[in-house]
Amino acid sequence: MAEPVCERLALIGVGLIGSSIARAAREFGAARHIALMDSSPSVVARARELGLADLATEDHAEALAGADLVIVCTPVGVCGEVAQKIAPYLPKGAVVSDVGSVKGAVVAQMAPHLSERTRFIPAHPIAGTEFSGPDAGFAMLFQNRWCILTPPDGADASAVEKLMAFWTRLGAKVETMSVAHHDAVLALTSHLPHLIAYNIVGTADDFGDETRSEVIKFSASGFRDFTRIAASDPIMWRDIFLANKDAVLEMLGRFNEDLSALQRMIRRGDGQGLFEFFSRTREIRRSIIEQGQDTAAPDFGRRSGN
Ligand SMILES: NC(=O)c1ccc[n+]([C@@H]2O[C@H](COP(=O)([O-])OP(=O)(O)OC[C@H]3O[C@@H](n4cnc5c(N)ncnc54)[C@H](O)[C@@H]3O)[C@@H](O)[C@H]2O)c1
Ligand SMILES: O=C(O)C(=O)C[C@]1(C(=O)O)C=C[C@@H](O)C=C1
Repeated sequence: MAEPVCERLALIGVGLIGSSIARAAREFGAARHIALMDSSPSVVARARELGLADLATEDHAEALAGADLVIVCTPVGVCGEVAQKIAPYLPKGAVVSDVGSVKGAVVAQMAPHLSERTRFIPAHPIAGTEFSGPDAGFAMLFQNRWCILTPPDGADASAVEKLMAFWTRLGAKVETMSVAHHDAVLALTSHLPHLIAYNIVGTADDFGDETRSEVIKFSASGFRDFTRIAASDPIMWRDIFLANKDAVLEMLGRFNEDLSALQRMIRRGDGQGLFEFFSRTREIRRSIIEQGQDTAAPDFGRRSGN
């Protein structure tokens, strides 16, 4: 196997993403030593039981000792607090990164705590599931999925290269972009779809017991896909919507306009308009599949490497 990309990897937060990184780093030999830190004693105990890493601890200093790559994998809302806590223990020259689904707010929260001694390169793997916690992770999660890096202006090139090499080793395709562009794109491709799913499932739930039982009974349809997304972690998604408020509200405004246009076509019996609209959206689905981006199969690689 090729040489590890880093000597000592430290992961802060051992949920779906942190534990998947640990599993993948081990599976693909990306780190010589892996240390995990989580603030929850039960998560640390579970990480030990699962044998996810060389070390699992609640102690920042212990996890960060000698680390040359540190990745914060906690919910977005606590990233600033975590940066403040880890700062005193970060070895000089360490590359610090994160996996947060929002970049602007995370950078604003974390950067002030991270001194010149460390090199902060934010990142976001576009891969996940509706499950959380250390049991939910799997080594193949990042295979053929994008990981977006948002290096600040003047970022140390060797730090960016190291992080790129790390994610590439885990199976991801890496691209860089600005923080603002990331947050606008993800507001549309990830955050808005989650909001729509939460809303439609909530609407069905508001109808009461009879409809709820019919929903369960007949949900082998499009609605079922919404319920999967609407089962995503409430803390994670609360934090995402609060952190990417402006971009989400902008996309929601456009979405509402388009929805009103569809509503008008239905009311007016504009079959041609509806047909043209749906034909255009069908093309988007086709091009996603042509680019090999469709990973809809629910158990895609999940077991392998666990
Ligand atoms: N789940 C996804 O689909 C997905 C995909 C890409 C990126 N992300 C991002 O990854 C991050 C983690 O998401 P996840 O799905 O792994 O969440 P998760 O809920 O599975 O895990 C989060 C872990 O962080 C720990 N934690 C919370 N506060 C902490 C603190 N102050 N110090 C140390 N540990 C702390 C929790 O105990 C938990 O074990 C989030 O920022 C999310 O936006 C998630
Ligand atoms: O597949 C899913 O369940 C996801 O929600 C993954 C998903 C996404 O929206 O694509 C969710 C949030 C992340 O920041 C990245 C990936």
